[in-house]
This record gives sequence, structure tokens and C-alpha cells, in this order.
Amino acid sequence: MPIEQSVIVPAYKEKLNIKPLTTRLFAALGNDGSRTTELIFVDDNSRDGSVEEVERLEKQGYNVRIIVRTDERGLSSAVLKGFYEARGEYLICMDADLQHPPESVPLLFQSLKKHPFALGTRYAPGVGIDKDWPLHRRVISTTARLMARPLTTASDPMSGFFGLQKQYLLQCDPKEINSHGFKIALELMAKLPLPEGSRLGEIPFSFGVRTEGESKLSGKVIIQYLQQLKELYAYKYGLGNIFLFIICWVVLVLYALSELVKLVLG
Ligand SMILES: Nc1nc2c(ncn2[C@@H]2O[C@H](COP(=O)(O)OP(=O)(O)O[C@H]3O[C@H](CO)[C@@H](O)[C@H](O)[C@@H]3O)[C@@H](O)[C@H]2O)c(=O)[nH]1
Ligand SMILES: [Mg+2]
Repeated sequence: MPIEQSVIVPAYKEKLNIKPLTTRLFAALGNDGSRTTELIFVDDNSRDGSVEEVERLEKQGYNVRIIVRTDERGLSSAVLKGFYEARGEYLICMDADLQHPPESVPLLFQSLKKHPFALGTRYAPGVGIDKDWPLHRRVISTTARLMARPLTTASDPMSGFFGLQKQYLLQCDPKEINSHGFKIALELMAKLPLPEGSRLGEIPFSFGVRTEGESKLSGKVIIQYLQQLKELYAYKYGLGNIFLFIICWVVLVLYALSELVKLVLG
């Protein structure tokens, strides 16, 4: 049967997560879904046994493969590499560390068949992010979301769990897409030529806790994010409108101050 759906997983040193992700994903897709879906890991030369793990799963009959890059590193460019190599028309990106539940993938594909772009959201009734998140992470996350408001109506523009129809990616000049920005979903939502007036599909999901391996993202992603926002504001509103960027900075500072005041007043 021809491949209609592709799941792309950027992965760096994620060997221990590969098997549970693969088995849970194909179990969630069921027999019919599994026949038309491929799973692609895009690994940046982890050399931790990920390749051998994927080969073992492939021998067991799972439609899974791994692309190993030796000339480039980075989450966003890995996702794009997987998208361009994928054979399906419906493409989903998810993390390797099971923070994005494989059981939510079928729903995201369903949404993607009705919408050109679909996003997993952690900001919906009944779902949430880790309740133990420290205050400073909440402040950073909320301000980052606020700053993306002028670019998208998405409830969770920081989400890394998302999907798109490949035809819209192919209509966009690859040189237009910043493959080094922090948030590739935000980049694509802002730049793909999605049909005028089309709605974004949103699927609520609970952001899980990583149990194997470590997060790869460091403090420098904040700088990368601000640079990406600046570029996207200029793309969407024109360079003259840097004013808008300044307003967002003011919002950020006021919000951070109000959270600090709440913290101090207890
Ligand atoms: N190939 C490749 N993969 C990478 C790289 N850096 C990170 N990854 C992979 O990208 C995924 C996310 O990385 P984490 O290190 O787990 O990130 P996080 O801090 O949990 O951040 C996540 O949270 C955000 C939500 O705010 C998400 O938007 C983001 O995608 C990421 O999921 C994981 O599968 C990880 O292996 C890289 O340089 N190269
Ligand atoms: Mg993670």
C-alpha cells in the first residue's frame, strides 16, 4: 500500500526512547494506519546505538528508518530534512523523548486531513504541562507565547508537536525558511502559503515528562527565539514595523514584572 502519512522525529542521543516510541506509535495507528505510515528518525550522528536500534525494529517489520546527518546539527533543520525526505502527503513532527504522546498521533493525522496545518496544543481545557514546572519556566513560556501573538492565532505557538500537508511545503521556496530558528512550527505557520482563511487544526495533548536521556536545548535558545521573532515580524509586517517588536518587548517586561511582584507578595 502506498505511504500516505509520515511521522518525523528529530533525535539526538535518544537510543532508549526509540523502541518505546516506535511500538507505541504503530500500536496507536492500528493495522490499517500502520500500513500507510512511515516513521523517520533524523539523527545528528549520535553514535549511541540509535542506528542499530532502528535497524532491529525495521527487521521486526516496523516501517521505520533513520537518516543520519554528519554535516549539520540542529532541531529545526533536522525536522525540515525529514519533511523533504518523507514520502507521505500528511507529515507530522514529534519529539523522540515521549513528551509528545504517540497515542495522540492518529487524532493529529485526522485533523491534518481537514486542515492544511495542525498543531498539538498544551493550552486547552483538561490538558496541561507538567504541574511541577518552576515559576521562572512558566514566566518564560507565557511571555514567549505572548510575543508570538502578532504572528499566529495558535493557542500553543511554541509546540513542537505539529503536522502539515506536504503540498504547502513544496509550494514554498526552501530559501525562505529559516532552518536555524528555535521554533520550526512557528516558522512554517508564518511562511507557508496556506489557503486564505483556512483554519488551523488544534489537538489538545498533555506534555509528558522525559524519563530517558536529557533535554538538548540550552539557554541560548532564548536568543535564537528572539532573533527568529524579529525576522518573522519583519517578514510579516515589513522592516519599518519594528515598532511592533518594541511593543512586544514592553509586554514581556511588564508581564515578567507582574509575575515577580506576585512572587514577592506571596
Ligand atoms: N537531530 C537533532 N535532534 C535534536 C537536536 N536537538 C534536539 N533534538 C531532538 O529534538 C527533540 C526535542 O528536544 P528536547 O531536548 O527534548 O527539547 P525540550 O527542551 O523538551 O523542548 C521541547 O519543548 C518544546 C515545547 O516548548 C518543543 O517545542 C520542542 O520541540 C521541544 O519539544 C528531541 O527528540 C531531541 O532529541 C539536534 O541538534 N539534532
Ligand atoms: Mg524534551
